Amino acid sequence: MSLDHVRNEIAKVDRDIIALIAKRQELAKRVAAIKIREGIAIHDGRQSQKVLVSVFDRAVESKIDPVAVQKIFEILITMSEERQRECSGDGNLP
Ligand SMILES: O=C(O)C(=O)C[C@]1(C(=O)O)C=C[C@@H](O)C=C1
Repeated sequence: MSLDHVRNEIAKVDRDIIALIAKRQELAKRVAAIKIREGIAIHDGRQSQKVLVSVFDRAVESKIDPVAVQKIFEILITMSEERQRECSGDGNLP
């Protein structure tokens, strides 16, 4: 298999990752709508810890670096909270 072929495979995976991040961000909009309706704070420390523990465990199962995976998800959670703040308008939520 040539280097170009493998790079094309990597590019496909990268596109899939971006599509999934976009989907996660769409879900953040839906979460924001529910939080606005129910007056719930955007940041939920317990839930974000749950997500981080869960992805750590899955990374271990998949034999990839769990600390690096957690860092990626910390960024994804920050992006999600930023999207939720955009949806809610600053100051609309607790
Ligand atoms: O589950 C929520 O309440 C969310 O808003 C989603 C999410 C996430 O991106 O996983 C984002 C912000 C919260 O702090 C916790 C988790």
